Amino acid sequence: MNLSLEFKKKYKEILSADDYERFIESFNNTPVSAYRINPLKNTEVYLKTNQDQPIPVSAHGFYGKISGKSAEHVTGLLYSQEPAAQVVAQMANAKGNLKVLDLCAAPGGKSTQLLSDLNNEGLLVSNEISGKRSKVLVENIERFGARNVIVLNETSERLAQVFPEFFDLIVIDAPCSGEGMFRKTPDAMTYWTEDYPRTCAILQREILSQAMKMLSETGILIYSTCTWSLEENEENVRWLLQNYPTLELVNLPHSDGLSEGIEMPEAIRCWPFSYSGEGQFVAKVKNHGKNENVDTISSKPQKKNQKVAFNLSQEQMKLWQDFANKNLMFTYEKQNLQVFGENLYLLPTGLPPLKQLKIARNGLHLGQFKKNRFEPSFALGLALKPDEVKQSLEITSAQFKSYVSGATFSVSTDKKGWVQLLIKENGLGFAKIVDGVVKNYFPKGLRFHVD
Ligand SMILES: C[S@@+](CC[C@H](N)C(=O)[O-])C[C@H]1O[C@@H](n2cnc3c(N)ncnc32)[C@H](O)[C@@H]1O
Repeated sequence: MNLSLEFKKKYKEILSADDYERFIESFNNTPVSAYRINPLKNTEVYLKTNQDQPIPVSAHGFYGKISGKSAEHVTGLLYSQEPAAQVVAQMANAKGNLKVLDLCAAPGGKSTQLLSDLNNEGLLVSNEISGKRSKVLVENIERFGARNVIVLNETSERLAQVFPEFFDLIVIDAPCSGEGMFRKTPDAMTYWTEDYPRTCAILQREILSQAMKMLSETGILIYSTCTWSLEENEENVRWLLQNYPTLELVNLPHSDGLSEGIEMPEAIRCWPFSYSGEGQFVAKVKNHGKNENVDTISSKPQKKNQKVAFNLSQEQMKLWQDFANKNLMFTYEKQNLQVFGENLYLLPTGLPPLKQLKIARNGLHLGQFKKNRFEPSFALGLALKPDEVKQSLEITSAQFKSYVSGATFSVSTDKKGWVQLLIKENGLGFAKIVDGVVKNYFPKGLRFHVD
């Protein structure tokens, strides 16, 4: 791999002679592939035959490659993510009824991992500034099947207006110079210059300042990058601690090849010569009180305990209830239902009104009101477990291949109407059976051919 002289010089100064040599050599090795299994889905069938090695520092991680066309990927059972990236959300330890913000979230690696740990409790606000990338984020979150997440497409400044001191946990997986991705995505090298890390560090400090406005008085903030530069990592963390004296650096574990930060033993560095993965930096800070350096938010702060108003018409409520009674084993709390246009969503609890914000996914999409009927969404059929629906149908691999390409297929069953399709006991959306034919409801934009 052709690394620039400036890049090599930089790391020759930082690393010991031995480590430097191993560092440069590591660029000739193949990038390490890995994935995580989604504990919100049925994992039993997969784990029975899985031979892949677990990643010691990641609760749901395994080494190995998965195909984007596999049933496991399409049903959201597996998420492809290299091993160093899995360290970030693992260190967040997101358990219980927390309000969590993933500020730079697309394509969704950290958000989906946070959702695994939240286990459908609490709230995740998953935000991505780029409109295009936020669409991919929505797809990945939808596949994951969690119910306690909304996706926003916003700047951190605008978020800070709506969520002052709101979050118990904020993850900032910051845009960075991407040095840790050189091996996996060599294109990242083409826009690297000696000054690039410094430029990125300025943007990262702006993002951190906005995040600090949203961190609760006892909140935790995880700061990570996929680069090795000091400017973007330890120097930024030191700047944060100096400017916000109520923050305290938390000691992170350093087992299984995870290294300490440079003159910052509490932080984690993933070096490819020591940890089996790409590059990553992670630091964790805890807040202890009100920070005077958090600027006053210019617009009116949200009133506490403001609730989103219930907005379904009587007719819509009836259509949804009819569908739920006929097809589901339960129904959702009325106050969490929200209608936008013709679409019905299940909003997570505990959110302030989001009127000013660009919403990419307003909670779990339940379906659409059509003339005198309710049609369930693909997302709902992905999210539900088989024991939550009245009718399901396990399909074969051959039927899976034909269904994802948009085809219909015949089945010998006396089931009719809406059924949740299952492959290896995980949902592949709802489909309608009419006269023994499974009609195709796989979204047009997601269809593909499997050889
Ligand atoms: C390292 S990537 C995030 C990867 C993601 N956390 C994951 O695990 O899949 C950084 C993200 O920050 C976003 N970003 C770029 N500029 C930003 C800004 N000024 N404020 C917030 N996010 C920004 C990028 O669009 C990108 O999606």
